[in-house]
Amino acid sequence: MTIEKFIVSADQMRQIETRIFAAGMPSAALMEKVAGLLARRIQALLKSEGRSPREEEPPKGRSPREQVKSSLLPPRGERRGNREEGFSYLGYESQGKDIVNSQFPVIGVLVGPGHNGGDALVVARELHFQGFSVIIYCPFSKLKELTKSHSDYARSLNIPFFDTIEPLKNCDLLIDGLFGFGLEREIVHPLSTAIDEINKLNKIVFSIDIPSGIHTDTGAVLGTAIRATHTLCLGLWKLAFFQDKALEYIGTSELIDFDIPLADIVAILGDFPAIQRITPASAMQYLPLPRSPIAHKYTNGHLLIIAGSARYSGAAILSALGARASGVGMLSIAVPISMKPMLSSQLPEALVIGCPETSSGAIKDLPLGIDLGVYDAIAAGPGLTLEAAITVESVLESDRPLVLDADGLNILAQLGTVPILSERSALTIITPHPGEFQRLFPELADKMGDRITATQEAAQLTGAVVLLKGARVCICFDDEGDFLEDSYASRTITYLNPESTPALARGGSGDVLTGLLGGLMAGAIARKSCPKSVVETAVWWHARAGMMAAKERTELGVDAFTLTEYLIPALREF
Ligand SMILES: NC(=O)C1=CN([C@@H]2O[C@H](COP(=O)(O)OP(=O)(O)OC[C@H]3O[C@@H](n4cnc5c(N)ncnc54)[C@H](OP(=O)(O)O)[C@@H]3O)[C@@H](O)[C@H]2O)[C@@H](O)CC1
Ligand SMILES: Nc1ncnc2c1ncn2[C@@H]1O[C@H](COP(=O)(O)OP(=O)(O)O)[C@@H](O)[C@H]1O
Ligand SMILES: [K+]
Repeated sequence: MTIEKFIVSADQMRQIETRIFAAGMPSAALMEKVAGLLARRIQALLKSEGRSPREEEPPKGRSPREQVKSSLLPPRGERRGNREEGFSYLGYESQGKDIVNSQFPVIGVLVGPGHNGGDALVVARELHFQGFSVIIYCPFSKLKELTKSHSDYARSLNIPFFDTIEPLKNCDLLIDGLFGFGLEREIVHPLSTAIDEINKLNKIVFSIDIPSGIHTDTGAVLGTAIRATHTLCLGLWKLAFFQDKALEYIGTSELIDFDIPLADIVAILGDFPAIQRITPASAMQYLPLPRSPIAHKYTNGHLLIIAGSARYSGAAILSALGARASGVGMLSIAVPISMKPMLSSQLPEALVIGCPETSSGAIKDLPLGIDLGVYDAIAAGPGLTLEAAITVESVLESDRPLVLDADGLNILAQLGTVPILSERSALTIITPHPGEFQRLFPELADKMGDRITATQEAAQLTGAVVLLKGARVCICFDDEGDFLEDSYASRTITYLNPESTPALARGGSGDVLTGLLGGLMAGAIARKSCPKSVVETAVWWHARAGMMAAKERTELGVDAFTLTEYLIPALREF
């Protein structure tokens, strides 16, 4: 399993760290190694922007302190970079930010009392030796022993230390090493006020391990937090990187791999960890590719979509286009009868089933005599309205594997989520956004501060696969030995999607996911492979399509219909 698959809590990271130290790795050596990697990575990022002092020597005859002093003076006209042009780190545009000196960035390093601060001090020292102008902000009098040693050495090198934030105003880049995974309590005044002021400076900020102030597990802001533009996560991904509310603080992110032995990770997380990060390799494993040379339409599955109403007619089309991209062998779509011509014209390959409709144009019931048993899977819900309750009840009562979304979920909430889902014999996948989730699980309302735990509990309560939508989709299910080996049976498995785009935050993009997931699921069932496995595939694929569309068309150019047109091109990227 690649290092990118693992996700840890603060406690698990601490346990892994303890094993490494117990095995003989000196704590100081590990910090030196980790911070060395950080310093090199930061230099590489600066170099890619042409901000490396080794390439253009700083003025001779001035000590680092003098250089810093001069950089802290009111900026001289000729030293200032071209503000109009701005510059970018990792594509992050600093335009409008206070760039004092675009040739030799002055780097402000924020140092905390623990080992996160120790890392920051080593980074500061290395950047200083590379010729960068470095200043240190450290408002703490008591430091952990190792951190104190690095602080003493940095002072001996005449790197300027400050305990007020004033000098940071003249820095081009800040490196945040105030707190890492050791932060457990709220940050209070005066530090909280200082952090708020630092955020107001609107600088480019690289955070070490995690933005200071963010809870490593829940992603909660503990009092206040540094708003990073980029976060360099150390060793293993932490849970906070998958919690929506932390994302605005994390900015872009990357993992700094410092060679944690696999045996130590496995000792703490197990060899099939209960929480896993979705990677391209893991998601693509369950794509129905390549097709068997002797495939026929029924070996690729038959999906029934039940969607749409006069009010939300597009939802049925979007779900069907999602299913089309899945390569499902046969696609049937049940819609209110008055919508049948429209669906047939949009999707000529589909079998469109006209259903009796209510006076307002919603599905009243499925046609008399319909045999749900012929479908490998059913995807129901988008655009149904609450008037389709009889239909949703009949699919819930059926023995067919089911993806339930949107109004299907709102109807389920009215019927009673937990008793109904617990009674289902077949697989159910529910795909709520946070609002629908709260309607489905009012008993978990106070748990929503930690999306991951809330989703895990919803899966445990219902036995369903629960897919909580948002910026970072969370998928949880109890494994009953059907997907994994018996030894893992009856654990709750969690998959977290690491990448997506806010371009998807618009009406209809969830309908596309419902169809895509339904189609993949029908195919998996027809081929007798486990349908739970395709859930991560669908989520990853949907997000990749959004990302590709956003890249080519900007974040504004990804309406739900356009998204469907990127599903196949997104796969070709891989
Ligand atoms: N794991 C690894 O393999 C490696 C880990 N490494 C690094 O270690 C980091 C973790 O270091 P850490 O454990 O020392 O904790 P850290 O986050 O620096 O903070 C703890 C300090 O903060 C203090 N404090 C807490 N809350 C506070 C508050 N609200 N307001 C004020 N103070 C507060 C707390 O004080 P106390 O609670 O004792 O009063 C304590 O002194 C990790 O993120 C990574 O960067 C690498 O160097 C090597 C590889
Ligand atoms: N900020 C975001 N970043 C990434 N993906 C997002 C974001 N906001 C929403 N999404 C994704 O967009 C889709 C929205 O689905 P949903 O809320 O059901 O909308 P609709 O019902 O209108 O189709 C989900 O797949 C969700 O994960
Ligand atoms: K930090």
